[in-house]
Amino acid sequence: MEANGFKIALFTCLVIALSIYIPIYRIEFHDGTYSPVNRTGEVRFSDPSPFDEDFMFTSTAEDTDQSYSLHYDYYRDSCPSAERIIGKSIRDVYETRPSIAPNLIRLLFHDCFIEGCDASVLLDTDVAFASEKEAPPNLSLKGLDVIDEIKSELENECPGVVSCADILVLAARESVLMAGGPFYPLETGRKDSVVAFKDFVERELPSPQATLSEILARFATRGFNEQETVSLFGAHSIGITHCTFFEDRLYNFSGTGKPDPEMNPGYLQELKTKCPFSASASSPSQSLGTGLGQSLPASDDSKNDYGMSSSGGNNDGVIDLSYNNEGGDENFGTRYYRRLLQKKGLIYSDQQLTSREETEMWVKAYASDPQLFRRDFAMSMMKLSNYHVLAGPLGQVRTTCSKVLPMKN
Ligand code: HEM
Ligand SMILES: [Ca+2]
Repeated sequence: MEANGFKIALFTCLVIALSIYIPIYRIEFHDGTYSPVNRTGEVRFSDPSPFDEDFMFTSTAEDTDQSYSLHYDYYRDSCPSAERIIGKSIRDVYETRPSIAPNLIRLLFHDCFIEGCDASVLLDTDVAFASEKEAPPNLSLKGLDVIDEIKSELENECPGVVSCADILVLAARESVLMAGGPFYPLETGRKDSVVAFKDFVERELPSPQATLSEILARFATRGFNEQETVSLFGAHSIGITHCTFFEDRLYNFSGTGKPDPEMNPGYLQELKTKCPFSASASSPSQSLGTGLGQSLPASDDSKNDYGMSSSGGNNDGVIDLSYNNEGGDENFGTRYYRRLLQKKGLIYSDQQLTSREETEMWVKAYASDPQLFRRDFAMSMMKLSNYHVLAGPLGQVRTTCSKVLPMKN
């Protein structure tokens, strides 16, 4: 009991310490794309205005008349070892497969950005809906096998208790730590959706060719301001990018037949040797706008079987997002922003962060102040992990993350 009291006090202190820097967020629950399909599996009582109530971003779920909260240590009684099991699994996998950290951080982003952190991204195609995993931006997601393994372990330990949505946020937090990023406290008690939103993925996830206005608009709809958006991009200091996502910048920028003039010339030459010219780069229709819509090579370092074709990409080269990192503490975050200032952003949408003062000021701030970045990244990841969650009686706890439970009548 004493240990629990201590943990709660520690959690409260962390939240207060982090919250000193931020206002209370007003979450916009309807993002203008709300689906007629009810992801909770419950009958919706009414359709409230998104601006009816103020919510603390950390703790209120779903847009119904009632609000249900997440809690600190939600599984304390029902599955006391849950968080320990998740943390240990990630640390163990990371030892032999460090790519799991970026894999899961990206997976979290792709889940939470589409209708909230409800593990909708993990569902297989069903009679009622198509899987988000089949949407082009998600074809190169990895690490789902590890989420499945953790889920099986938790099902053995405490069947039907720990949601896939909670596993995902906790696994991503451990991944951030493993990659050298900051710790952030998380409440739990998320529930899983009963549907997936494949069409939304195609419409709502920003493309690698997105302009700054598009990026800021998509994040603002979900309640993230410029500073928070820039801080989240710090996740691009780890992991990989396939050449296909930026090769138009090397060979045929905006259909000009020339490279992106905004790219550092030395860097451009280096990248050309890593990503030789391919047919896709020469076709403006492929290189513009479609962005993540291109098909991609299959995962090369994970054992998932999420239906990816093995030779979709025209150019399946891979570049380390931390390319040219010299190592050291600043690898997570700071060095990424310094490279943006040197016009060495890999993906067009990353380099867009330096295209206007309102975001460039944060790029500069994070490039020179690692502690500021760590604090802001922690806050933004907490906010992302709590975005539009299902809780209380809304949604369900799947027993297999890729399948919804049969509906109760
Ligand atoms: C405008 C917004 C964004 C765009 C267009 C974008 C696009 C991309 C692209 C094209 C890749 C390479 C994928 C591949 O080649 O397989 C990537 C990787 C990645 N993204 Fe993003 N991203 C965005 C925002 C974010 C955010 C907000 C996060 C997390 C907070 C994130 C985390 C990651 C991570 C960790 C990777 C590396 C994945 C791996 O190595 O498996 N991204 N992103
Ligand atoms: Ca989701």
